[in-house]
Amino acid sequence: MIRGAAETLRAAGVDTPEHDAKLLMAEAAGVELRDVDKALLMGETLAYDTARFDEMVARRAKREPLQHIVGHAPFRYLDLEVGPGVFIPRPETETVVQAGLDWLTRNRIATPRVVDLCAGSGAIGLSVVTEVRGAEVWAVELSDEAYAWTERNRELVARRDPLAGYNYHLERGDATSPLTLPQLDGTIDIVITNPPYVPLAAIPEQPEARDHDPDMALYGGSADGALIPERIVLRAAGLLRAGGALVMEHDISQGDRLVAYARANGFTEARTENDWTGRPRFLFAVRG
Ligand SMILES: C[S@@+](CC[C@H](N)C(=O)[O-])C[C@H]1O[C@@H](n2cnc3c(N)ncnc32)[C@H](O)[C@@H]1O
Repeated sequence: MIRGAAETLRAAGVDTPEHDAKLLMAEAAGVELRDVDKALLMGETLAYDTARFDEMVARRAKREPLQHIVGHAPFRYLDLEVGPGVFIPRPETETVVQAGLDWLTRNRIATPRVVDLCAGSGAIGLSVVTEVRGAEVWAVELSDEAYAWTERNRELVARRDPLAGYNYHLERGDATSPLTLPQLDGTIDIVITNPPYVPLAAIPEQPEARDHDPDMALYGGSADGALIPERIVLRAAGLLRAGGALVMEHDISQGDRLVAYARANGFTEARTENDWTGRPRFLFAVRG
């Protein structure tokens, strides 16, 4: 059954057909992925909902994102609800969060004040508020549809971790505007952000991103995609206290430009850092 589904997915151009088929089987059987692996290894058959499995495989073969089909996506220690209207959190953003947490640790900031501009599912801010006890996080999202998902994930986290829910403040608004969270100006220890940054002409080839991630989450507002990231640099400069840090994900083509822009707009120690595959993927800068 899994082998047949994997063949269907491979023929449809899915990158990871075996993995996706096993994950959909886990979902249809109501078990964990490791239980599917174990059953395969032992030659055992799992009881599962065949109609549901077939329907999910057919949707995946039409290149609907796996995360939309199952309704959730892993991010660091969280399992976030996702669906149409919200950006699916990516593994590279986990590295961006880690860089922010490492900076907080190195600087012995135990109860940081943190801002997540462009929150989407809430991946960045909800990770920080659950991983750093006592952190206070403000998150901003502009899209109504995405905001509904952020709010949903905030509620899920708050149910399990009331302190984290209490310390996470969600705002609907334009993260590039000085009128958003003006009361925080000059008081924030770190801004960690993954804004839209895709160059306008660089339409993603994968149908999962091209057809299902919202345009507002992808495109950076100019031919080179750096317009919104630059505006985020300016807003971060306003929010941060002297010595506070900005960590911002960007496209591999934007490193030098954003470092220069940060240096010209109030930041020192600006540099580009790599993701785990060695590609230049985020700006790190300290407010002068
Ligand atoms: C690349 S997604 C990142 C989402 C999430 N932070 C993550 O890493 O998975 C960018 C998000 O920014 C939102 N957005 C775009 N422009 C914005 C703006 N001017 N102000 C606030 N949010 C914005 C989009 O709706 C989208 O949810």
